[in-house]
Amino acid sequence: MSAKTAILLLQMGGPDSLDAVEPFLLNLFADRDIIKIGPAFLQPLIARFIVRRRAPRVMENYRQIGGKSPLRELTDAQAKALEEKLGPDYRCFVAMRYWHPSTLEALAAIRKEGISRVIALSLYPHYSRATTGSSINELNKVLQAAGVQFEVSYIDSFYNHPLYIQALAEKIETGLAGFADRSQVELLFSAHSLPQSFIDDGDPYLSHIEETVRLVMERFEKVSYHLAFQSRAGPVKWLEPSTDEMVKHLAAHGCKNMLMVPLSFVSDHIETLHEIDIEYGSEARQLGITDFRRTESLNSSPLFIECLADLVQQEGNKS
Ligand SMILES: C=CC1=C(C)c2cc3[nH]c(cc4nc(cc5[nH]c(cc1n2)c(C)c5CCC(=O)O)C(CCC(=O)O)=C4C)c(C)c3C=C
Ligand SMILES: [Fe+2]
Ligand SMILES: [Fe+2]
Repeated sequence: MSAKTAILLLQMGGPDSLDAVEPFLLNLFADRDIIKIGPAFLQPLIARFIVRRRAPRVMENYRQIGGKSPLRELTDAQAKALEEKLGPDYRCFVAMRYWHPSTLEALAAIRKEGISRVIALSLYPHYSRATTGSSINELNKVLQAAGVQFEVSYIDSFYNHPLYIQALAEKIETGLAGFADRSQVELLFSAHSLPQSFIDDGDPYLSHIEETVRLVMERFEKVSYHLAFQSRAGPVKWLEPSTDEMVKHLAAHGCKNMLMVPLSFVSDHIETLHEIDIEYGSEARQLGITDFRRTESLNSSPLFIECLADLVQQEGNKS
């Protein structure tokens, strides 16, 4: 057995080709942690029906951003940077919830290296049952089924970690510096939406998001800011206001300069590269927002990698 510790980075995953879009969506819509559709035994069937209708539009979106999700490469780069930062006592692995490498594939790779201690580190800063909760459930299911003895601990959120806040603030500062007059900029935080029913059932996601925004904005003076929610994916009540409505509202009130700040995901993916850059960008310009920009995603920002390393070291010091 190796004395090293494995860091298992939990992420959603995304299709790595246009052919992968349908099976990726099927995995997602079959997961009752993220969406419950009908009784459990019918969900795979209903998921198939939903995906058949949704896939052509989603495939076109992926085609427009280069034919695949960049999440695999970006997460691998984060894993590599984190491993370098942590040094020889640690090895980093990636487990994607709805695509490859799957949780099973990641655990097999850890076992092959003879490592028995695992720290599962969610790459979603804000805890939700739909995201981190689902990845941890999947990890526990696979661990049980495999019958292998790993010593596992979990880092399930970091929405208020000072280095995460600093990394976001750094991207905002860079974004603001691109405008001619920063006092004329509306900052719009755009978090991934979630059905309101999750919050009503006690999910801390919304309060985590609000705390991140509060802590980031403590670092800025005289900047006007707003919070809205993007990427709803079904006919129930989702968190409000939607990013779309907020862009319209701010444009109607004369906003000409907007800096959109994606929250909830730390890497570029379909919702930054397509939904924000292409969809909201063109809508904003049509509505008279002449200078529309987005902050860079954290990806492998040195401050963000430092944040992940600190989370791991704090967890390591507990045992
Ligand atoms: C079905 C309901 C969905 C909920 C609830 C949801 C919550 C949620 N998602 C993210 C982050 C990501 N979502 C991504 C893709 C994606 N999400 C949904 C649906 C729900 N998400 C779908 C159907 C898809 C696929 C794309 C599409 O069909 O529109 C991704 C990965 C994208 C990629 O680059 O491939 C991420 C990341 C969060 C943070 C969240 C709630 C907190
Ligand atoms: Fe989404
Ligand atoms: Fe999503």
